[in-house]
Amino acid sequence: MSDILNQIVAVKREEIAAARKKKPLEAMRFDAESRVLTRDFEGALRAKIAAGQAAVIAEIKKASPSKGVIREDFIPADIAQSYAEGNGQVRAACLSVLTDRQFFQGSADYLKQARASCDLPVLRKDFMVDPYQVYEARAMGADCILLIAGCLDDAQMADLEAIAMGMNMAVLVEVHDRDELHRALRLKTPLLGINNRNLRTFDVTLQTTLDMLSEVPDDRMLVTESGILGREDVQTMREAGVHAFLVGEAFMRAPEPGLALAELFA
Ligand SMILES: O=P(O)(O)OC[C@@H](O)[C@@H](O)c1c[nH]c2ccccc12
Repeated sequence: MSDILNQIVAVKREEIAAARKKKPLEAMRFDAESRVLTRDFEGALRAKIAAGQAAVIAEIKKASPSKGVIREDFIPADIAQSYAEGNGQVRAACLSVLTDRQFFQGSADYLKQARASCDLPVLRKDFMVDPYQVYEARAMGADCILLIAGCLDDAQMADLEAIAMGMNMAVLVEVHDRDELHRALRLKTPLLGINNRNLRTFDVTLQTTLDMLSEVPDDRMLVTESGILGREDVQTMREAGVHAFLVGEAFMRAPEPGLALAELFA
């Protein structure tokens, strides 16, 4: 049986074909390009780091293929507000909202609701394989897209990046091994995510970030992704010089996600 990443990508291609029948590419592109204002995703991360704080991309995720339902009481607008508020002093820099329905129980509506309820820049967390999805991301209000190197070739990555940047969106490119890292470094975007979770096996180890750290040039902003659960994880990363984090589960399991964020990054 093929692995989960391949399965997800196969479903994406079907979803895109169906979506294009409802709204053709040109119409989606028009909607995307009619939205002029993006929130500065990269700037929000840099501002936190410049202030000596961790830059946290706080995720809104109901479920995942590896964990099933993570949070029952799931109201994206409330969660977004909680993240934006933190404990007053420590709060999120940006949001990440899962929009994949089939595997993560996400939706475009969740992204819209989350973004409308606060002023944080928002990443559309999905599996991008086609320009259509980049226009769709902007049309739904996203300020940043994720490109997963593991499901894209070099030409696709460059193409999707160019479309996003053409609409003033930020691009977070995600890698899991050295080969992907070196491919990702050919892109223009400074935002480089190292996913500690292997999307094919679901194994998680923070060692993934630590092992590749020395190969990330200074002009990139490294974001460590997944598996950050405790304060010792944060400390390990910050001591290693990693100051940007993408965290989901640890917050989603807490009654008040923004307070959990403030505690984890206090
Ligand atoms: O819930 P965690 O372990 O804190 O992880 C968050 C985020 O990194 C994870 O959801 C993620 C990282 N890359 C992805 C790609 C697709 C879907 C999900 C992800």
